[in-house]
Amino acid sequence: MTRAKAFLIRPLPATVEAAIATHFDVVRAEGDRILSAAEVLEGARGCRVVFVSAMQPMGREVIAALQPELKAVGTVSVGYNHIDLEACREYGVSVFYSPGVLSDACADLAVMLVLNAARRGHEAEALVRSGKWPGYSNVQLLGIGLTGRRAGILGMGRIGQAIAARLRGFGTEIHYHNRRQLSAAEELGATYHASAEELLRVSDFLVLCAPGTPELHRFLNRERIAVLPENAVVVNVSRGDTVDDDALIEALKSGRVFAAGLDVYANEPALDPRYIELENVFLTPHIASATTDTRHAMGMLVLNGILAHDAGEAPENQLC
Ligand SMILES: O=CC(=O)O
Repeated sequence: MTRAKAFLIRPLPATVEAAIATHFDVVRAEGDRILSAAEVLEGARGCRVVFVSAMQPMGREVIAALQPELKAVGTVSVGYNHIDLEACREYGVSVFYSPGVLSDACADLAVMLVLNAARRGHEAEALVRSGKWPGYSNVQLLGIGLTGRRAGILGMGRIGQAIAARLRGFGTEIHYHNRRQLSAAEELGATYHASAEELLRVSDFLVLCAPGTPELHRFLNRERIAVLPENAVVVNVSRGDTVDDDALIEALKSGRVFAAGLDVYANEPALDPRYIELENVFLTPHIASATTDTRHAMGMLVLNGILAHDAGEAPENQLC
């Protein structure tokens, strides 16, 4: 019996690729990068399943052109803003994603960004490596402590809650804004703010971790930055376009914002080159979920969702 074909746009952990290969004939894209629509069409022609990752556009034309064979898209990511769900629904293509299993890894990274930005970890390391460290000083590389300060979490989903749980351990007060107030957040001792502006006013550490949606496009603009407390730290593990880069860069240059920690960028892998020149920004290359265990769990969750659906079940990680 001929087996269905699955197209892998990006390499996945070997354990996951091996598991996929027990169920499908695997077709792999060369390299490890975002593909153009034409490249997806070429690689995925005749495939029943396409595995994608965050940031890989799967638009209407691609979904339509892969008919009638394409039946499922599996995105090894918690974000799914890169997939046209409406088109998938229309063409009867099921979509699976990987929420939950990455929350702890993403929260760890968010805390790393807060700590590095607030305590100037990257500047400190660069100084030691430069060979120019003059020795201990009472006034060198002074940062901002976490204890007693307020974290403002925008988006209190699973990742936001995991960040809150960690920051509480530092003695940081937790505030959040979310579409709705959550009892799970109250249990974490977090204070709800009905409007994002109210949250900004108390955010010594603003942590953006809401899903990337059109409503949040350029959310952190000049007007909103003006509302932040003096010496605020901004952290973004959401999507790059949640931030108005011109506004944030201006605020980082002037010192209106003390520092930023960024894992995501508007035009990845390109980023605004002005960030690279700023010392008060800690930059990571979209690695929030990048641990061996997490990436294995993400890939397996997506594969198992597809298999469960094929077996007539309704897996929780099915988007449509
Ligand atoms: O950005 C990464 C993801 O959505 O999992």
